[in-house]
Amino acid sequence: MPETVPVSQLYDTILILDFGSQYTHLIARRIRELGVYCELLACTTKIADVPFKPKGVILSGSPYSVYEKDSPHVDPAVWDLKVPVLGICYGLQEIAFTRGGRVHSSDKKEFGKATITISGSSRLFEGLPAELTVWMSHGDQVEKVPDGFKTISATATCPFTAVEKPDENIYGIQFHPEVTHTQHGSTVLKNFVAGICGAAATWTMATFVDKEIERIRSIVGPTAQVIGAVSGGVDSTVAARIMSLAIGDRFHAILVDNGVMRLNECETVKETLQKHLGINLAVADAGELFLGKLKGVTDPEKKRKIIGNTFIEVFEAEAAKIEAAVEQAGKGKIEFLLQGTLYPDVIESISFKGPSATIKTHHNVGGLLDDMKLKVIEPLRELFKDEVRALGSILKIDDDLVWRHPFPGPGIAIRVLGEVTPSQVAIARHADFIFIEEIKKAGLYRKISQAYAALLPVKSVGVMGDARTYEQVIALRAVETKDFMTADWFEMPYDILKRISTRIINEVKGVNRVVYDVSSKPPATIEWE
Ligand SMILES: Nc1ncnc2c1ncn2[C@@H]1O[C@H](COP(=O)(O)OP(=O)(O)OP(=O)(O)O)[C@@H](O)[C@H]1O
Ligand SMILES: O=c1[nH]c(=O)c2[nH+]cn([C@@H]3O[C@H](COP(=O)(O)O)[C@@H](O)[C@H]3O)c2[nH]1
Ligand SMILES: NC(=O)CC[C@H](N)C(=O)O
Ligand SMILES: [Mg+2]
Repeated sequence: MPETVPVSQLYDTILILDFGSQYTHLIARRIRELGVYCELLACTTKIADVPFKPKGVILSGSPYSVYEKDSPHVDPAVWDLKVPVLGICYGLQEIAFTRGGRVHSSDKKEFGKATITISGSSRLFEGLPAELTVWMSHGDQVEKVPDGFKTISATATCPFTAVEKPDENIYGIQFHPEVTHTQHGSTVLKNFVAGICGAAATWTMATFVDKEIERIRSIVGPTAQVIGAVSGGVDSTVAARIMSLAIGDRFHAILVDNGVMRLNECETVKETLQKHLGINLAVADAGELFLGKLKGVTDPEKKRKIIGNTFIEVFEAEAAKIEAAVEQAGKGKIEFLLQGTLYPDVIESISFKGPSATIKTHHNVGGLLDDMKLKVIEPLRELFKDEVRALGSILKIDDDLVWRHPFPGPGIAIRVLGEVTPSQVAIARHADFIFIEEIKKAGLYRKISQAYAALLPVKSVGVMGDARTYEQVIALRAVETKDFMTADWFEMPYDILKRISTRIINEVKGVNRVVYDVSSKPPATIEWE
């Protein structure tokens, strides 16, 4: 395989060393928003193993205390890089500790808002007022700064909230510039990455597209073929589009119709991907197979397992068909499997796990890799979801698709509580369709992170047209969330709820009652199963 250049070598890159703070990924988000590329690596990474020359280094916060026996420490080779270093919270304490200063556990802890007073004229605080409201989260304090360092800000209880050694471009701050509660936090980061490190703000999705297409071409080479599962969700669609731009019909997309997609979804996805985006797509019509296997099953975990396993079975059968056709036509072998992995998944797997780290994931196609012996290709691996959306727009993918709410792999099967039968799926689908249509009409779709209708396996009594009814209940769920790990229920205006409920009861046969879910996550989850 030809040598390929990692993204970090194509852009000025800031290296973030993660010591296990809950906020490290936010540092990366903020820097990317400034148009500067950055990558996060675990604090235990040896500088010699970093695959690029960073323009600057940021040391993150941490649940540890620097003076404890088993605390993580930065590779001292970081100082030989001779590039600017910024320590945030634990990062500041680490700079003090490793360069001859002193850090201790203070009886004056600071959690939440604090006011810092800036002294002198540091490049880090250029253009900022002399007083700033910042967000703090620390119990330890620097009590003596190393030689050659000077203090550039303090609070009433913490004398060293910011220090610098300008001749070596080393900076440390006790507060968190990456959280939105810190006033001018982005300016502080900008002063560091653009001003002090001199990193160019060239990281835009427009520049990424061409470089990524080139990169894919060099990875895949002139003849190899690539397969990939696409769902019609934004991640797999953007990944598929970029593949097809790079290698044309040597990319083979497979959409599995599992019988539990949204109303008309397979047709729409097929139309959009095949016709409008020119993606070489095969649809595996497996609805009956899935629903057959789900017959009589009511346990949510069993349903998920059956769907996951059947998905792999169908995908592999479809891939074998494509392989046979490719062989017959004398084309190159299928060597790669496309995956829509995003940067948060990567961060999750490489970040330094402090004592408090617990993260949840969902995988749909993980089981494919072991048997298939294909190399994985992940064009979105460096991107956050909003960057994927921006990329989608640049690739001329419809707004409707770019902003589509996420849809779980097991689909409506985990939204029909209890046994999944074709008639139950039809009811849930129809109600869901009305719900989403009305949210869109009301201009609320983009404000809501995810919305759907669930069909409950209970019946209640009602009266319609003077007659008694005994029918099922639809539960409407709409949530607002940034990362889907926690979520608030959406405060849906009453008039819209009224319209939706009337339409569902009037139009969906088998439903005589609609309820709205007012549970946040935690303690509930977004899906009902
Ligand atoms: N019905 C399906 N047919 C083919 N592949 C699927 C199907 N459902 C899920 N997948 C695969 O599982 C992957 C993960 O699904 P996931 O829902 O996390 O991402 P997505 O559908 O691409 O985007 P989104 O998060 O916006 O829904 C998809 O990228 C796709 O490769
Ligand atoms: O691709 C997926 N495969 C799954 O098995 C799966 N289960 C839940 N979800 C989606 O994950 C987010 C969080 O859902 P929960 O709060 O219900 O865990 C929400 O966005 C859910 O829709 C899944 N996505
Ligand atoms: N948020 C942090 O980085 C905290 C650092 C250290 N654990 C302290 O309490 O001071
Ligand atoms: Mg999806």
